[in-house]
Amino acid sequence: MQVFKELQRKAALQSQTPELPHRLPEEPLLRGIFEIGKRSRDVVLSARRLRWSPIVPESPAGGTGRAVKEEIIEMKDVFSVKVKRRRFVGQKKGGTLLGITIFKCLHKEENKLTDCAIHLNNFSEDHCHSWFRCLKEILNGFQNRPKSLKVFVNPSSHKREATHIYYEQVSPLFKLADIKTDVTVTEYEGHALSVLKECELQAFDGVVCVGGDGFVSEVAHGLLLKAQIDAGKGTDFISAPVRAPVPLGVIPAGTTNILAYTLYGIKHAVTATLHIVMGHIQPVDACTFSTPSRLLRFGFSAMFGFGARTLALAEKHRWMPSNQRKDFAFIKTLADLKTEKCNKDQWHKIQGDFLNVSIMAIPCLCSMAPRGLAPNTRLNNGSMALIVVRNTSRTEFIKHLKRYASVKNQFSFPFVETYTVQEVKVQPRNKSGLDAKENTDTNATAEEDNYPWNIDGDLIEASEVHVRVHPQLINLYGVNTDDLESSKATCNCI
Ligand SMILES: Nc1ncnc2c1ncn2[C@@H]1O[C@H](COP(=O)(O)OP(=O)(O)OP(=O)(O)O)[C@@H](O)[C@H]1O
Repeated sequence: MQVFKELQRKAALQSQTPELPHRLPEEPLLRGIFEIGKRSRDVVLSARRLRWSPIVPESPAGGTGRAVKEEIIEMKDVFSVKVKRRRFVGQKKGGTLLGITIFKCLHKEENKLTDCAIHLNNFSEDHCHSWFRCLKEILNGFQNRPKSLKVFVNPSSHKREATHIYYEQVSPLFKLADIKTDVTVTEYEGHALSVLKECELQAFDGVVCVGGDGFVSEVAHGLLLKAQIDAGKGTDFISAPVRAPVPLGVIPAGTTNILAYTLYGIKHAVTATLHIVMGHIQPVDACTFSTPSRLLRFGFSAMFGFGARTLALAEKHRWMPSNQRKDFAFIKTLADLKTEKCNKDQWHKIQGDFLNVSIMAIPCLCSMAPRGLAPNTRLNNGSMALIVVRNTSRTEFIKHLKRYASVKNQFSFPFVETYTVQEVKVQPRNKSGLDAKENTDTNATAEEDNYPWNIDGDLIEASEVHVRVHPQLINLYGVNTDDLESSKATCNCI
């Protein structure tokens, strides 16, 4: 079973083949001798592969006498090539030619990617330059790989390490891959959104954000909002949004990193960077979250009830360190567990007292839920998972929450219902027993109407919210969740 999954993943990645005009992928383009790993090798380059074998002297009786082991690098795994020279400290140009170096992406355990260098040594300028040019031409043929990126870094994320992560781990790989960057280190909440609204996106092949889920959500919203503005659409009510013009890459540096976990199967900045550099693109469903009168935002997931109350309480205690704050809010909300009275209007109406309502367009993998908060949905199946937790005892609710961390089905409880939906309206009933719509008609105060919503980790105050999924509205750098190895991560927080 494991082998089958690996083959499936490889097949998915292999669909990337460079476009070289008038060439067959296996046709040898160059053949020559290089020293690799201190031995002379016979090296052959085609658009698909670089392969080499040791040069073994013929025995006096003829023949080599032993089998020759060939080594192969798939060009789809190569992301950079450089001419290698020996230089003195401080010397910027010239230097003694040593050969060429190829930088390749290596698949490690548990979805991790790292980079590694392979040195092909040869002292001939002509030889090395013709190989360098040919390798470069092959790399330029990978259409999905970005050459220019707009980068947003949130310096206030988690332990304030996003800037360090970007400049120490991400930026050097972008430089190595000859990707130009335009970096904005944000100065306040909403900064990325206002820069995106004014940004000429056609100058870039992609947008990258370095931070946690709240920041990804701001940038994804900004990117999609800008697409609507550029398409001449109004931004108050959007029924048929246009797609984001460029893909979005997510470098995890936040307290929660559900998006990165879902796209890469791991919270690892280098893995995320290499998926961007290699141009692994994944179309993803996105949602619009609207009140009856206006668009609240674009996003991927929302929680109403327990998940939103927890976030609202955490936000009130911003002075606490982020992990402590989240644990505190989780335990306190659990201790004060209470339901929300809801209607879900039209089509199929569900009414009652709910502890939590989750609406998710993507599986939302994270360390607390290695199979996902919504394992029954896919990144781009054009539908959302609606998970409704009806009123129950605290003990039963905790049992349900604990199941997220295990391999057992977290939904097999009589008080949990799951639906596959394209559209949901959540209408909370207020204290006087009216639903949000009736309440507006009787001119009750707006505050009384409002309830906390957790939209992609961002706290939003609203009453009736209309959620609609829009299939494959945005491309994200990453892979399909089905192609990821299942994670061994578990959580012991409850
Ligand atoms: N320079 C900034 N100063 C303050 N807030 C910012 C700044 N830049 C972005 N933000 C906002 O910070 C919020 C949280 O960011 P992010 O998700 O990166 O961090 P986090 O540590 O995971 O968040 P949290 O502490 O809320 O869990 C986002 O809503 C984002 O819009």
